[in-house]
Amino acid sequence: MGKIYSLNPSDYKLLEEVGFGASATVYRAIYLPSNEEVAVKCLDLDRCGSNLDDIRREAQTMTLIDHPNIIKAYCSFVVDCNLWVVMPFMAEGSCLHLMKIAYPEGFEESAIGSILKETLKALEYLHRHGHIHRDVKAGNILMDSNGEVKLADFGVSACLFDRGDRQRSRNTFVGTPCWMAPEVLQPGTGYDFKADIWSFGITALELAHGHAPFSKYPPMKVLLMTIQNAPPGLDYDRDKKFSKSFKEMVAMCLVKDQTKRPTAEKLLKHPFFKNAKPPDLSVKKLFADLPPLWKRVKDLQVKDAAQLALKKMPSAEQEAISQSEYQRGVSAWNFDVEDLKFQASLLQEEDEIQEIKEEEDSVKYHTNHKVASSSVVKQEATGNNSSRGNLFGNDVIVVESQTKKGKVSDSDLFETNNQVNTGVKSGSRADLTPPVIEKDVAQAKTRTQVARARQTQSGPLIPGAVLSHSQSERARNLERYEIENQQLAEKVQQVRRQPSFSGPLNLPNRASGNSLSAPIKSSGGFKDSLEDKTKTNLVQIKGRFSVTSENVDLVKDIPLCSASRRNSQQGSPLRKSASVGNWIFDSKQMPNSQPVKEIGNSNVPASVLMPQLQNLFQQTSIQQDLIMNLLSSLQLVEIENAPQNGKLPPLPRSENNGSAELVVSERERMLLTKISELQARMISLTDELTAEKVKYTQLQQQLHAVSGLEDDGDR
Ligand SMILES: Nc1ncnc2c1ncn2[C@@H]1O[C@H](COP(=O)(O)OP(=O)(O)OP(=O)(O)O)[C@@H](O)[C@H]1O
Repeated sequence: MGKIYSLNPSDYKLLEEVGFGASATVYRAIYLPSNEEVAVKCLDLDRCGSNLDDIRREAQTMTLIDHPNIIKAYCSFVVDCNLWVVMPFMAEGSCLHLMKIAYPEGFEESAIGSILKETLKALEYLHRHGHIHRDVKAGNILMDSNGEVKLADFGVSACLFDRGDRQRSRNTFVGTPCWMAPEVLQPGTGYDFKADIWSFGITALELAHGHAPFSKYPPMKVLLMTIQNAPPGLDYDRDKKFSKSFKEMVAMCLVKDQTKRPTAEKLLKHPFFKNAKPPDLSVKKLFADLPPLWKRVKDLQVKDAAQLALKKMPSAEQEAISQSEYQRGVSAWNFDVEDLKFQASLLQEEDEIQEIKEEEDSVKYHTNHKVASSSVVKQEATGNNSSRGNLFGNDVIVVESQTKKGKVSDSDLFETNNQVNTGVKSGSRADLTPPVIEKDVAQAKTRTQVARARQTQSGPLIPGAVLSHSQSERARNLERYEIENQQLAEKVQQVRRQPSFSGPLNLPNRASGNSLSAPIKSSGGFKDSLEDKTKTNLVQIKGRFSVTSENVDLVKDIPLCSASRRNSQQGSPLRKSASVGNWIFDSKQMPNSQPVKEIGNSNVPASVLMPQLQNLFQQTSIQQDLIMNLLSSLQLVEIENAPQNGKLPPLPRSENNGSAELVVSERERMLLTKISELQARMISLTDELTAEKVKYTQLQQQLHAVSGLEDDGDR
């Protein structure tokens, strides 16, 4: 039978702040009846909004959990508008804090092995009991001064313990994007406890490098990179200092196919963990000579405040406007992945890297620590796709594909408070709070307000999300949203304006800005797709033809021969190479068009298809003109070379008849060769013309079909 802790807040003396999460502030405290050091996590219920159920569950779960590597809650109760969760005090704080303070490049392998092994034991226990933690990361791995390691924070996992059915595969997720498994980021695919194994693998990388992979990127990009890129891992060159078995273990966790990831139980049998040292040998030494936890936390807060002040400078704010929502405003997303893919594909990587560099010093700290990044975000349910509720912290992301919860009303809040409050004298919530606590809570509130103020720099990307901002804040956000939309629209326009040619001779480019589908490249990143369009004017290659994108109209407007002449004199865009083919021509004003195949496969309205088909028509007729011109030029050449009036051109005079005959036959042979060459070219051009005619007819049929559909629609 465990020790009983009082539910009376006056029995707890709150001391220094030792942690600050998205939804809570954690204090070192003394449990006065036994003079015991404990930690009290004060969850701000105001900040939690409709997430109250989760909080209650977190507290409940924490009291039920019984494992040496999982933080257990001694008890929990409501004080004022906070939920207090009393738990063991972990004197060395989280791995994240420790890295930030003393190990920015990450820990050494032996310490990592021990920390991860203890964490994995915790996961094995949770999974065995049907729970998914869903927020495994260095910030949630706590250490005690004896080297003990415990997994904390059930703010997210708690919501699994609802509805009695203990769903093992879900379609909603709240978490931190860098650590989120690809299947979690793709709404509707469903995921299970293997998502924790992915996060565990990411945590391994985080402990090895001092930061999670992709942590310098904006969350939206992290999301895309996680889905599209090859899984991150320990590099064989860069990470030479790490053992093969560590690298192998990480690679096993970071497999995109969740079914191929090992279970926690199986992973524990990996040689990397078999050889792991006991934590008191490898972990304990990590904090030798470091100041006490609260001092470290304070230092970090000072640094954070300085960064915040920097950010508040007008110029910085100005700079932040356009990209801030992109880069940090992910407090409450209920997003459309396709839409994000499209938006992200418009981001120029160089710009991003520049901005990321600027942000890295100031924001990464916030992002990783979530210090002062908290904010209240009340997301209202919209239609069937009601939001999951609120989320906190700029690095937290929500993916949802199914309606799970409705709004939580004030009455719910009160009711739940009462439920949690069992054991607390009724009607005395405020009275129970001793002055020292009020002071602390007031401090916590001040922080909350600061955090809220910060929220003005972030916000939803999707208009459906509603923030609990003041009216003016909302107006500002709306304005910002509009500006951004406008910028986005301009970017889209720009990309759309990039010439991209299709039509019969085109090599379709999937990443084309004109593509009706999301212009995403499989793994090469976005830069390539943009570069592809800008770096070269070459838009078509087929057979002997290469078409550039500066002025295709020239082909139509300038008679071929004169054009070729001019070209040879002035280096005009229309160039003729050694053979009749190899024409390179331009097409600045060429309207955009869509590869027929893509159009055919896309489910797009006729209003979009029509201009595309018209463009194709135009291009086809240009190409027909070109072929006709070539044919006529061939005919001209033939006429020039042909015997005049049915006679061969006069032969050079020669006194020697024998040699004259030789010259004649030589000339005949040359003419015959020339004729057969021309005939061959005629045949190939006729073939091309026929092929073009077939395509033309097909297009005509398609156009008729589309206009027929449109007419039907109009009627
Ligand atoms: N029992 C404890 N002993 C010492 N420090 C703790 C304890 N619990 C939490 N902390 C510190 O407080 C920080 C925030 O705690 P916690 O992660 O539980 O808050 P949260 O709001 O749920 O965080 P998150 O933003 O990850 O959801 C931790 O990262 C850790 O540094």
